[in-house]
Amino acid sequence: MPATTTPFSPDLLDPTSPAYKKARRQHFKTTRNRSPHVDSEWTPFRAAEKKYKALFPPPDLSDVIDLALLDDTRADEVVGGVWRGASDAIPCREIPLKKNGPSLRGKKAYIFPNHPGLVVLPSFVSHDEQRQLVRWALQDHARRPNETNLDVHYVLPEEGLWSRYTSLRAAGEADGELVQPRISTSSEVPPPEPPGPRKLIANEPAGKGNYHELSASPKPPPAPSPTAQPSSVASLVRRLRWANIGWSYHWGTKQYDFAKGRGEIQDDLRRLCKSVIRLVPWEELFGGGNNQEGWDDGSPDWDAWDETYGKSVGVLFNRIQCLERRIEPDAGIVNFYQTRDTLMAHVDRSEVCATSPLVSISLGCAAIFLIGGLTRDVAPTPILLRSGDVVVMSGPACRRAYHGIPRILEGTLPPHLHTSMSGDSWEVYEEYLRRARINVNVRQVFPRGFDPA
Ligand SMILES: O=C(O)CCC(=O)C(=O)O
Ligand SMILES: [Fe+2]
Repeated sequence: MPATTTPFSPDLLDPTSPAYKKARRQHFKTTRNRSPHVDSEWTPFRAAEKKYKALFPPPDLSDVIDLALLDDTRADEVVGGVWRGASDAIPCREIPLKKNGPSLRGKKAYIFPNHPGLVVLPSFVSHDEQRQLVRWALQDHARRPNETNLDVHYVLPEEGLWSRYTSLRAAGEADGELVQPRISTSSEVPPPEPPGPRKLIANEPAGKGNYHELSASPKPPPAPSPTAQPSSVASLVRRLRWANIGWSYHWGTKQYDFAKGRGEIQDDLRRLCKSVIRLVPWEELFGGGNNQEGWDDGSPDWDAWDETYGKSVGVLFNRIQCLERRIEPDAGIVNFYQTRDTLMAHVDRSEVCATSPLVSISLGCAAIFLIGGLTRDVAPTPILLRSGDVVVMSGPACRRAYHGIPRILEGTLPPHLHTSMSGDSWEVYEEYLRRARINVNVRQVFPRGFDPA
């Protein structure tokens, strides 16, 4: 669990303010005995993580690309928060979306010559859809039967943790009710969980060749923590870190556990991901002279994503019924970050399909997203992601690129997620989001034509 820290004050960005001077004194006190040589051992990715994570001095974001600055309609989001990057920090190019009908007015997409396969669609998700997704993530999705990080350790309320929290809060009793820990039935004491949202272990990249071997490998259930204490519903809400989507993920081996079956992907989320894939002009990324090595079976399939991923299921089945497996987003995770949480550099390589687009939706507070290359030795590009932004990672280079979230930017909840703009029942969501970011990360596990049976 992240340590409690003093709340972030905008004055911390002003070197003449007392808050800044106090933070500087504290910083020198705590770092006095640190070896000055540590930095030389860091990989470029690690150095970037350290830079953006630092509480003091607050990082300079002038080398962070902030696409919201190119959109006048987002001025209130930028001005309201204290953090901003620069619109020209790194080379990028706007590409036209394919069907720019009335509902798409104003929506844009950007690609990055240094990161072939990466697409950012700023503010792609409307304000209403953002609110719906936040409600869905906390209330409908982060509960049984979907697994969350808390299930293994606590006997969570039947109605779902968030629903219980909102009822207790309405009655003024949010801190009153305790949730009991699960009793460990194993004689082996599991190692303590490292701090931060995600456990990172090196796993073997999945692929068609080792799919059966990885599927058959033992996936023992995780043991409840022997040190978990009875905890209030309100405190557990802040300790929610992830909720599984679709195929069940086994954290111990970092492989999917297909034996557990596949959870449903919510319809609106599936439609949203499909609409992103349908609208991106893939030839701009992969056509012409932009060929990439490393596609499954050696043959690029991006020119079929419109059909195989983007089409609505009905149309797909009518056209090519029985000819190939339905290709859809079928797995993923909802990440819940509190403002001091980070997600270390990692590659998402448990999916058998290593090239199909991964769609990632940002909600709530803004964050710094780092994306590098195939090793941590590639210096990553920092991108400022705000609520409603969608990132797509696709193709062999980008889908297996190191990436991470070193910082959630304090004080950046956009005005459209404040209660004044969203109605009374939103208050509890606003209170949560003021110190949080939610990321909905959707993937496709199986490549076209691959039959897991
Ligand atoms: O929070 C994000 O934007 C990225 C999350 C991510 O990389 C993951 O879930 O694998
Ligand atoms: Fe990831």
